Amino acid sequence: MLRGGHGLIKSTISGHLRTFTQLRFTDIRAYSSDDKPTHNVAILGGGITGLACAYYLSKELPKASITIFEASDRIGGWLSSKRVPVKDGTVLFEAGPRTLRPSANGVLSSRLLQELDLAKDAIFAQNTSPGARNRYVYYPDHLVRMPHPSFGIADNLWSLMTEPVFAGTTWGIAGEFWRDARDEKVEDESVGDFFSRRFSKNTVDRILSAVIHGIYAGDVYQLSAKSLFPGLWRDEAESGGIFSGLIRTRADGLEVTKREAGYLQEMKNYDWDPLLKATLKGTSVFTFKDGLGMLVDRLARHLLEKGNIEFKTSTPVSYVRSTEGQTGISIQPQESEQPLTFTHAISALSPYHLNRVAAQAFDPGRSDPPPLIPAIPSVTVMTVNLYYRTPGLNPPGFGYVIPQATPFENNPERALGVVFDTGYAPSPTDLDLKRGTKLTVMLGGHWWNGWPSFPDEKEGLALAQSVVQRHLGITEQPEAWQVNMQKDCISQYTVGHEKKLKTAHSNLLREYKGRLRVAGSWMSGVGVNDCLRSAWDAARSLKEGREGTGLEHIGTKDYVRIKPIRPGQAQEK
Ligand SMILES: C=Cc1c2[nH]c(c1C)Cc1[nH]c(c(CCC(=O)O)c1C)Cc1[nH]c(c(C)c1CCC(=O)O)Cc1[nH]c(c(C)c1C=C)C2
Repeated sequence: MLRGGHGLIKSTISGHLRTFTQLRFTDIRAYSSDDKPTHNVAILGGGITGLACAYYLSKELPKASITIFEASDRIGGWLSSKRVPVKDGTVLFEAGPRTLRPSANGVLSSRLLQELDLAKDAIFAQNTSPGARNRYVYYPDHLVRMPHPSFGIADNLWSLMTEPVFAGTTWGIAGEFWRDARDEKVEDESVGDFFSRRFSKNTVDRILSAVIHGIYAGDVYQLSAKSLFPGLWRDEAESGGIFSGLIRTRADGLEVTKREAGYLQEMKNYDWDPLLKATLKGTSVFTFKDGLGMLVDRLARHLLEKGNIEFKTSTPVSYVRSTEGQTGISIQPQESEQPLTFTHAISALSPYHLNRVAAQAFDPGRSDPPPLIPAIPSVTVMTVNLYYRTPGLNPPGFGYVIPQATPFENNPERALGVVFDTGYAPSPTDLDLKRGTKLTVMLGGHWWNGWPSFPDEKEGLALAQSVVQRHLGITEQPEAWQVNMQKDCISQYTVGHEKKLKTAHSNLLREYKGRLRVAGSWMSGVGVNDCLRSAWDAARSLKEGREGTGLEHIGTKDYVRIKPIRPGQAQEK
């Protein structure tokens, strides 16, 4: 079989738009009959999820032929690292996510350190570093350091008793054990309502809403408790409350789905490099010398070296259809005369974009076809990177988040939080940090919902400077800065999210009979690690030949208990 292509990959490394000429697919590849691809898979979207889908597919099905369609001229999606010039060199700015956690779904990104030979370029922030320990909340008009065991009982108690941010929290938490469980008819509830019932409204408005800002940039009274805190949601139903659930878990072991138990077992059996394993054990988060963009870069290189993967950048797709008899998938790239046929496809697109290409497929005549995926809202975040010549302008730590309860006059810019970029990359090799102070101000999120237009670059910079002046007393002009508008970057799992995913699953199965799977940040977690996990799941279910969609696990109730290990007891294999 002959195969050729024309994709040209561009990737931003070290701030320069570099073209990998060696990545041109002008070569034509010949397969012997033994090498014939077992599967011919299209991947829609060249962000981190799409690349990870290709990576895991190529591991699970080494003979598969894979084509990645990406509408824009660059790959990597929200991951975007750039070096910008300053007087004596460059500083690294991250527009989107900047660190990865090694635990839970993060075992997958940790494995990539080994598999892509990235460990030597990684910067590991230890659990004991100020970045891991010092986390602040801005309420009502100053930074409050959140309690941590390492600060000692006296320090933590004093803070709990004197800081208004904790008002009502101690009693709210103490009373949780005695509160009634919810009515069993309630199918879902907002995170805010759930924790207001279990703890106290003050705790939600002053602390939890800040944590939720730092992850979802969302409104705590809109997001779903069932989807964001599935374990606690179930603990209330089955054990009567959160603490009762904790007690039960300590006695009987943690309850997880069979699918999760399978994942955990597989991660446990991994053949780790001993040095990397030891390093990861004490690691809170890690990143790379040239930012998370290095992960994208290395993944793309690895895929291209494999040879049976084709990148089609600058190639938007018009539709994704089942072929006659539903034995394959037909994809029509825009500006191409003929549709291309594949055995399977994995969509790493947002629900909005997938609905657009799918709508043409199953009801081409209608102007308002029913959506394949029920509408899942998202929020826009503006990130503003600032670099100051003077070092140490922020207290040591990870940064701070601003809760919904902070009075308007103390946060008129509607900031969500500020990251102290020194906190997670305190490596002496990072020259940026020896010289100055690097911060990222996060603006918008749910505060901007319904706004007809968003601030432009100039306004964004002014807002960010105003935030750091009021909250941190920084009046210096930044030597370098970058404003990044991340439109619709974080999916919002609002109340009823699980139901939407179940509808999406049955629609996908009906329309595509297991030929089209989905992956991405809108289903089982919004982080980079969660995207890797959804890609890993999609590739494995495709290999196993199941008639899947990538959403079959949603709402499953096949739980197993993982026994707690007691001192002196050997762990079961
Ligand atoms: C673009 C802004 C983002 C905000 N949240 C996320 C992004 C990409 C996604 C996200 N952030 C965190 C998690 C939890 C998992 C984890 O790795 O810890 C997720 C899914 C935690 C987090 N929040 C901030 C940082 C630096 C991190 C660590 C992970 C990362 O590098 O993104 C800071 C922060 N993020 C947002 C705000 C408003 C904020 C405030 C200080 C929104």
